Amino acid sequence: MDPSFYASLLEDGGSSEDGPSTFASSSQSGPAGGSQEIGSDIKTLIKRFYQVAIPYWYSEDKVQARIRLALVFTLTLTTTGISVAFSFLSRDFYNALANKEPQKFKKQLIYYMSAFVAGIPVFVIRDYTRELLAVRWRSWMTKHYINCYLQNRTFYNIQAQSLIDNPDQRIVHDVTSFTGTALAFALALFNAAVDLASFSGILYGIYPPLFLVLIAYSLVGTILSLLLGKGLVGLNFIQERRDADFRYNLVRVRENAESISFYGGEQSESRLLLRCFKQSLDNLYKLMKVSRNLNFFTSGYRYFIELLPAAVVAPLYFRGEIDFGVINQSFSAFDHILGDLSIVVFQFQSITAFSAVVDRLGEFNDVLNRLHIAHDRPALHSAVMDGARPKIYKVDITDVFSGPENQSLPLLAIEHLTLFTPNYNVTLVEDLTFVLHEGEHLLIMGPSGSGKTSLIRAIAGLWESGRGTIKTFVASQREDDVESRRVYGEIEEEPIEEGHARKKSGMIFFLPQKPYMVIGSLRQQLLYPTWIMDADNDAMVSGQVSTYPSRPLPTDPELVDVLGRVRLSYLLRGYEELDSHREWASTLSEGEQQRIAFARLLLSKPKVAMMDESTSAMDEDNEAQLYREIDAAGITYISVAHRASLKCYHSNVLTMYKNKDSDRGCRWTFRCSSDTCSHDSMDH
Ligand SMILES: Nc1ncnc2c1ncn2[C@@H]1O[C@H](COP(=O)(O)OP(=O)(O)OP(=O)(O)O)[C@@H](O)[C@H]1O
Repeated sequence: MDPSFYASLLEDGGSSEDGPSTFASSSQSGPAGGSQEIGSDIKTLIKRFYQVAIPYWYSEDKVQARIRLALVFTLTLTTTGISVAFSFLSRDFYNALANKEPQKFKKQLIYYMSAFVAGIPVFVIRDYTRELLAVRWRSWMTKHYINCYLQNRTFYNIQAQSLIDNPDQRIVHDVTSFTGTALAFALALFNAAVDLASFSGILYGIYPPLFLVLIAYSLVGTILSLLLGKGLVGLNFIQERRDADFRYNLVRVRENAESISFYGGEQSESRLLLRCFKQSLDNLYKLMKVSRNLNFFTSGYRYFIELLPAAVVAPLYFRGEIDFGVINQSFSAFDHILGDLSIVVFQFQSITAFSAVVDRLGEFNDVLNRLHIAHDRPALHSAVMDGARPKIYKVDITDVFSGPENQSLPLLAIEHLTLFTPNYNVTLVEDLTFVLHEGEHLLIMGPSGSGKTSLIRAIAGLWESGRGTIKTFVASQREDDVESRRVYGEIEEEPIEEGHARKKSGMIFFLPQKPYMVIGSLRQQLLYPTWIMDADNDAMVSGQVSTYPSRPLPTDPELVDVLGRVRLSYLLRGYEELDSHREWASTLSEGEQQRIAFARLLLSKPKVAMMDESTSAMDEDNEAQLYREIDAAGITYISVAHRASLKCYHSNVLTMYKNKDSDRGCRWTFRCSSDTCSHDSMDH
């Protein structure tokens, strides 16, 4: 991702062209501080509605979707026809009553009741079919957004760069609300149009001026309600966000229950939650006020005109120009047309709530698209992607190491890497170059905040804010031919853009600073992320991070064995089986969770392991055991750590020094861990 991308997000927040948007951290405490604080203008809303709504109707489900939509529209048309038929049946029914014709009255009553029995199910089926379609649409959109959100580490970038607030609420609540309401509105509009066409003829036929007055009345009403309820769009938008923030803060308390209890932070959390709730309530009060004012108008608007048809049509009846039933029919036609023409007035609050949903989903959509475009743009790794490939590597490596040429296989090369924080505010590392060969274990040390984890992030492809090249090498065909691996130049080397390296080769396995436990059984903990649970059944299958070469699914004895090697066999004793479920994240100690991470590493057997303070919570004895195990497994590892005692497990040390006087990148040195190979050092 380049600086211009970030700047473009800062400029418009992925939102409207003219609406103010704040990407600076907001007062809200949602999962991301960014995103706009008010709703967008009408042009942006329409554009966003189109962008969010259209893809489904061109998706792989388009045939079903369109057939079902056509069915819903047909049923809607049928229900309008039934309403018109009812209006005529009702006219004849009341005429028979007024004319005291018992025979005719009985006949009309039977017709009327039969029409009810035949007609009502059509209304029910129409609603059911519409809801089914909404669920289908929702399910497609949910899958689509989840895929986009989890693709190319979009979820990570959104969080790390505070691009938008509460993406989870957008995927769950906003998608549900969008699909249901969009369909309901589309049908309401269609219904109103057909209804208007059907009943206009009737009312116009009874008394044309009444029809014209009604049109003028609805037009003025619509304009006034737009003016009175103008603020509702923005207020609904803010309400959505504040409610989501409040929910998110409650989830944070649940997730950090133990830490909060240790700190005794209940009071602080309670104040924070109540503050969040108050912000939501404050906005709700404003929203209620505007709604109340609008309601005064809407109610007056509806009832003021109620008696008009009677006042206008009654004299015609008294003069004998129309039958009694026609009065009733004119009431019904008037009511229908009023509803059709006043759809904006009567539905104004729902429309504004829907606008907020469209706006938030559209904003999410924009950010997802921009992140995907940015991902496809080569940045940090462009030299690898564009340059002539294998030939240059030997030269580079000899340049870096002026000492005796290392004959072992290179696994990772970093060339002239300058790394920034994602917002490009701070330079973390400047012009870093080193090569890691097979069997050379590297320890990265340095003061807190100097950029050690950030370097790992860059190698993992999480951060792309920088210059330089990161190369990973895969000896793809001669994995087992030890002799040929020694002969440099005969190896088939394949530099890969790192972002894809893990997916393609699985040669690098990352152990993050914070242990992560998945929800599931002990087996799932151990197999993650190389093997994952199949979505359709309970079988374990290869995950996205497949190892190179791909490894068969470990057997139960292998899982038991690996637990022994990381000294966690006692977990099985207490829980009998590998398939026992437990709240692993809150019941295992941090050191135990770190050992589970090593068990995953040993099962995956990658070529390289990158471990970020991954033994920080362990005693030295366990730490030594784990380093022995991964060394014996033939894994080349890079560790980030503070403890000097770890030097003995590594052949090289990269030390970062934070520049005191400026925000310029770290100074760094690269040495053999025994500190004897001074020729390998580079000072900046
Ligand atoms: N998403 C981010 N946006 C902006 N700055 C960030 C971000 N993540 C980290 N930083 C900053 O980058 C600097 C380097 O962070 P990093 O985590 O790499 O440090 P570290 O050397 O691993 O520290 P420690 O030893 O404490 O783990 C820190 O000053 C940190 O505040």
